Amino acid sequence: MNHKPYNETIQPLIQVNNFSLWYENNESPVLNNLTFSIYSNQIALLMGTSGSGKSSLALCLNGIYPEAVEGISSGDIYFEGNHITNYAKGELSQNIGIVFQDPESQFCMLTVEDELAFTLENRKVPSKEMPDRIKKILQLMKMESYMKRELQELSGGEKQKIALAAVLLLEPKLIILDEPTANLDPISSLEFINLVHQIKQETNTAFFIIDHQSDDWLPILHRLLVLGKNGTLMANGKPNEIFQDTIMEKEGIFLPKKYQEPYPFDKRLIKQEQRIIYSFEHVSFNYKGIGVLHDINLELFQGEMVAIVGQNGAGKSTLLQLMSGLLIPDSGEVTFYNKPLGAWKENELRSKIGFVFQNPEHQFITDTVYDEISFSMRLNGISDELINHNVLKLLDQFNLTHLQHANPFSLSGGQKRRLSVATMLDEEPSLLLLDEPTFGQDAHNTREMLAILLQLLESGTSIVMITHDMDLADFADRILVLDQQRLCFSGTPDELWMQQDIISKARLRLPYRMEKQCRVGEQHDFVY
Ligand SMILES: Nc1ncnc2c1ncn2[C@@H]1O[C@H](COP(=O)(O)OP(=O)(O)OP(=O)(O)O)[C@@H](O)[C@H]1O
Ligand SMILES: Nc1ncnc2c1ncn2[C@@H]1O[C@H](COP(=O)(O)OP(=O)(O)OP(=O)(O)O)[C@@H](O)[C@H]1O
Repeated sequence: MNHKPYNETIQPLIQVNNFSLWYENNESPVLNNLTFSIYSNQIALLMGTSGSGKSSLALCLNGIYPEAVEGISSGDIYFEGNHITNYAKGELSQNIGIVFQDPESQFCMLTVEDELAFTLENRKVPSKEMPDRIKKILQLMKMESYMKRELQELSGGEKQKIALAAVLLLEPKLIILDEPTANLDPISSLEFINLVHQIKQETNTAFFIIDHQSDDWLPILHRLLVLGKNGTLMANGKPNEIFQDTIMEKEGIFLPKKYQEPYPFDKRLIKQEQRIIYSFEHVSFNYKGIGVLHDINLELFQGEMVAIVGQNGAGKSTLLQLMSGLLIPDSGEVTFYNKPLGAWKENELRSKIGFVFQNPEHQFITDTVYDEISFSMRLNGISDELINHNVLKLLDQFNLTHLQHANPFSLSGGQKRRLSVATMLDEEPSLLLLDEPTFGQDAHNTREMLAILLQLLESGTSIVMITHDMDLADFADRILVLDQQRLCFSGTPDELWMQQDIISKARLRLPYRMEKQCRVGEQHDFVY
């Protein structure tokens, strides 16, 4: 990438002046009179509670909103001194690249190679140069072997890596990344942050990042912007100064862990009497002849919380789908309450096992948040009065009351995730399977969700959750590690943190409490 040096003392790359955005039918603006600048060769991080308007702002900065939604705006956004409405659509999107919060929604082609070639075509790169460039970017993302793969068959993290590769290929002057590491395994996440740093060092590219977790960005960050709940810009300045202010904590935004421990809950005391509710015996599974899980043996106990961890593509979501009965193993036995999974009636199984998909949109079926939560209660013939009581309680617990009439698809990423969990708690399931439950949540909502999960555990529900958050995994009673198609570890968090070889092979990291111990006496905040 070789952009012309841009002199920030003369002009910022992006200038936002008194900008507000309203969604149709909403009296108050979602973005409220924002004024700030983005400079070339700088990395800026935007934080804010779930629903504060971060993704909306990202989509306004490159001119997609308000046109693409039913909304109106006031105020101005300038790119290199020209009003963004003066640019042709294609011209702006070549200068300002964006990776959406849900990368899946921005793919245009069927395969990885075609998607990346499409980006290069937009940049008018001669076709004979394309194979080399595609190969190089895939090497950089450690995805060389994925060239011919179909996008819809990739795992969540693999899709995110391809979307990130595409925006890097575009070589725009500003790259906007909406929660770019949310689906990446801990080491891929660090590697990507290093790559952003390297690109910034070698080119003049500006980065505008949205993330609920700031820890790993801190060493390379120039500026922090914070959106308040009312859509105003609460802070804009040096990260370390803003983090020392109390505004972040009051708003319920995650502080870096060195300012605040990640989860303020004590570890649970594991109950002694343990009844096995679920078992896998010699289970194997393949997609189109390619093995994903091989000879998996495991048991789940009543009331226990299990975390599944492992690198992107290790088979975690596949394992969860096998547990829920959505996928059928090629071989082996799956037993739930001593009965083969296949012998359960579908409706009985669905009322006993709650399953929260990795992508919450995959499970929405109604037009309002309220109907989404009440849907299966209605199927089960529960009285209207009881349904209303239960729905209002769940809306309140998941901080969604003000959105009960909203369309589930119009929610923010974090709100969608909370709704997807709430819909599974309409009746207390015996087993709750969660694919990355805290993904996209702010501090306040993460703690609330964890408190709800703890209550469920106390009442006997077993919980299995996939997570890339090692602090959350540390909180579980037991951790399962998947690697190379096999279950390579099952034990307590403390047992896992002693196994350096497994941690590095499965591309995991230590949780903060352990990293902190390792760092005693070190000068730097973080060691890559
Ligand atoms: N198309 C839309 N129509 C109506 N309301 C919307 C639309 N898109 C978003 N909203 C609402 O605007 C608010 C801001 O949403 P946005 O996605 O920008 O928040 P966010 O800060 O990115 O949240 P998160 O951290 O949860 O991803 C939310 O309350 C959301 O429900
Ligand atoms: N429908 C499918 N057809 C073919 N291959 C698939 C399909 N779904 C997943 N895979 C492949 O199976 C492997 C395991 O996918 P899975 O989604 O279970 O991984 P994961 O551990 O959950 O990954 P991530 O952490 O990225 O979400 C991946 O390499 C993926 O590309």
